[in-house]
Amino acid sequence: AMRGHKGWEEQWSSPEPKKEYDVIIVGAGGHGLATAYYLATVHGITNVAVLEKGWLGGGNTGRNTTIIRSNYLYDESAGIYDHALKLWDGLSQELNYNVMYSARGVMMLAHNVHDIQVLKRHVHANRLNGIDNEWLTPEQAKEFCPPLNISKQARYPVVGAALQRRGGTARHDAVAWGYARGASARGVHIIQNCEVTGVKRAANGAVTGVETTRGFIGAKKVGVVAAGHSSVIMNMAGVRMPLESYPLQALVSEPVKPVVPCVVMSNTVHAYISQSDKGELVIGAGTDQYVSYSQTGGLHILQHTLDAICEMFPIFTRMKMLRSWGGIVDVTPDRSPILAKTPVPGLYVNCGWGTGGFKATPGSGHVFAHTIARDDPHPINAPFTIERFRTGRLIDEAAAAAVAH
Ligand SMILES: Cc1cc2nc3c(=O)[nH]c(=O)nc-3n(C[C@H](O)[C@H](O)[C@H](O)COP(=O)(O)OP(=O)(O)OC[C@H]3O[C@@H](n4cnc5c(N)ncnc54)[C@H](O)[C@@H]3O)c2cc1C
Ligand SMILES: CSCC(=O)[O-]
Repeated sequence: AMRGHKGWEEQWSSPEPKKEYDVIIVGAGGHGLATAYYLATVHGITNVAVLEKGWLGGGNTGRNTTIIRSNYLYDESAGIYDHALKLWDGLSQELNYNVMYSARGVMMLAHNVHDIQVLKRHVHANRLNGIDNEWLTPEQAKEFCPPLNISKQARYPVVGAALQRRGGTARHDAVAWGYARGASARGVHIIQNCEVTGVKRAANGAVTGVETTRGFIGAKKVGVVAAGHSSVIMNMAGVRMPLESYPLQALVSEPVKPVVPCVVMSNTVHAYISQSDKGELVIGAGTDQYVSYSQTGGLHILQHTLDAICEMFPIFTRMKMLRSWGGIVDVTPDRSPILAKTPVPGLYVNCGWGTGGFKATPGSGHVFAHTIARDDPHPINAPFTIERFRTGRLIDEAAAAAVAH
């Protein structure tokens, strides 16, 4: 490392675990690291350990297609996703780390009358919640994104679009690194290569700590933020979660000159696309249709997705794909997250973000830290309980997911 410049290994500490902490966060993804950061900066709780079985940011946080938006349908969703979107705006300054947030616009395409009705409902609901979203004709959509094919001869012609201009992208790795550095600088221990293998409870049922591959670590408060493995860990505490874990794939092309100015998403043809600052086309798909903890997926999904991309953008039919990968997304029955206390005293859970939790990272960490610190949910995450799946008070955002899952 250059003299005085901190090398990667010095950007955050890698201490041996202590015997006990005030709070343990399971999972060093964006949500877990953001939670630890806000525990330290907002609530002054720094005797915290973030336990990560692999390397920080190596889960879905490092595998997603970085789309950021808040154009969901219900008031509760508007609350959490727009809270996050407002935090994205100043996050680079907050962390003193360039997270490369780019409000380049997220455009969702309509291909039939059903899509028009669903997307226009979102536009009206968003505006009632003070969230920007506007309806475009096919011609206006093409003006905003010139390579878009609006031919009426297309198999699924574009008949309109909903545009959220504040939506966009960010550099996912930088978000994890920025939060990790900020938390570590305030005394938080980030302990990688430390898999949680059990959750210990006292005779009165309260959590007392976790068993790990590096021994028992005590804590009276444990927050589980493990995405696709959240149900596995909650099972260790005797809590059965309404989650299913699916592979979700993405792929990138060879880098080319700037050509896609925004994010374009199509729920009907199951594809979405943006272009990274390096010039790669970043392409996403719907989930594979079987539950799995593998971080890969079926080739047929990618084939179908590329068919759709080539229909929407014929100029890309000869692009070469560089690589594809997958993550494990934890999906709830109503496609909304669970950010809540649990029936186990001292145990909290933040999961169920499915295919769309990267965009919520700052907002999720902020309110989950509040929930752990105060042992009471923040008003923004209060509706996102586990109990809603028993009471039926669902927050059904399946249509807003913009991918088939
Ligand atoms: C291909 C793909 C594309 C996506 N695209 C988008 C998008 O464009 N926009 C968007 O908003 N969302 C997107 N998502 C979803 C988004 O990535 C996730 O919802 C979000 O990143 C979840 O963040 P997290 O911090 O909860 O999870 P993660 O980053 O997965 O962190 C969880 C961590 O827990 C660790 N862990 C698991 N079990 C244990 C254990 N027993 N002990 C210790 N640690 C453990 C894991 O190793 C992991 O590092 C996408 C996801 C995928 C897979
Ligand atoms: C993986 S789809 C990303 C989103 O929901 O904005």
